[in-house]
Amino acid sequence: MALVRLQTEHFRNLAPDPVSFSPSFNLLYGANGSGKTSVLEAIGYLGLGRSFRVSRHQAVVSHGQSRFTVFGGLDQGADESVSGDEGGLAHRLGIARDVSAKETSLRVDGENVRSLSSMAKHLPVSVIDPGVFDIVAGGPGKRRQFLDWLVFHVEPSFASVWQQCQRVTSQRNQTLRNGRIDESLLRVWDSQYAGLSERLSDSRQATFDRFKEAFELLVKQVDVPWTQGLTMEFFPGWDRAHELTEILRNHREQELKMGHTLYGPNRADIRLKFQGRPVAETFSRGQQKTLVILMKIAQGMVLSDMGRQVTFLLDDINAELDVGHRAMLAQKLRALGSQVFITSIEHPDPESLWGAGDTPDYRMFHVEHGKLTEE
Ligand SMILES: Nc1ncnc2c1ncn2[C@@H]1O[C@H](COP(=O)(O)OP(=O)(O)OP(=O)(O)O)[C@@H](O)[C@H]1O
Repeated sequence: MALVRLQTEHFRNLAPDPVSFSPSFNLLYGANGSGKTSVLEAIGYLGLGRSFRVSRHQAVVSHGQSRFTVFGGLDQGADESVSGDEGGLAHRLGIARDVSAKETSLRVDGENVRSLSSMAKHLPVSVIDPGVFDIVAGGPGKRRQFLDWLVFHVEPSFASVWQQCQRVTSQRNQTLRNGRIDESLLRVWDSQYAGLSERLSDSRQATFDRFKEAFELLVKQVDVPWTQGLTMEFFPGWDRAHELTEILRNHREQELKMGHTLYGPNRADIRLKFQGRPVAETFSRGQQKTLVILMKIAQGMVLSDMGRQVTFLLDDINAELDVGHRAMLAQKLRALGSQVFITSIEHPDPESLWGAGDTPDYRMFHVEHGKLTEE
């Protein structure tokens, strides 16, 4: 499915007019500050429930307003089991946030829904912006987020196990911080925590295996010699050859001293190594960027194999990737049948991405003062 209709109200500087997009490529260009990233950010809200660039909803509400709304219409795509409504839309998604009342309302097909996952599962949104390179260069948290996004779209029930595990972890942390050792209470938390951790890690491992397979297939297709010698491995956050409850008991003193949980899914990582050393230490910035792009494409391949279409949001990639890498990305995303939004400051040249006479279906928009005009 692809996002073919978007309408926002009081969202940054965006005009409230509805816009229709291509289920294939959408090229958005405009001057600095015209609103290009805001369009991607609004789309991101429907698939992620939050902004991909700021942590507070407050920042995106238009100045002087207290509530914003984003509405999106999804087409049926290749999924013939889904029938469209009279407007040809397979799903209608809506998110509104009142920042004064601190209330979020979510709607799917005209019904209020409570959980974000009920909305987000319809629109797998993958962002490639200058911040994405932290997946390789940054800490394990970024890589967990990267993996969990895919696990959720492969297996939507993962969201509720993840939330339960977060809740139990924070309760367990509170007990650890209490100072007074209440061994019987800790054992209760240990066993609940270990059960949820096993379930979470099984899901992560299974999805990681699919991801790795897709990644290995991809590197065989692209001409990137340094991918030989690259290894990736999922680390669940503890040594699964041992029971987690046993590890927790054996490290009780250490955890009490630190005041939080040191073993389990919150320590999980995707370990990326080149000739045995972490890629963050050995790869050049350019190699790290290419690796992230390949990893993002591999995620798209996993979902594409399941008949799902990812909506890629490519923000300001001209500043980060050279022509060759941009073209590789554009070709692969085309082959996947993904929906893609690409922003740029200059008027885009589709032929530089796909070659003369071989451009896919695309729509081009000029963005000015928050308003999109199709060309
Ligand atoms: N809450 C808000 N209310 C109203 N306008 C806002 C709000 N937040 C940001 N803006 C303005 O909205 C505009 C859109 O910014 P955006 O980052 O989307 O532009 P852009 O086209 O991606 O620019 P660049 O090419 O510089 O990255 C900016 O001019 C900004 O000042």
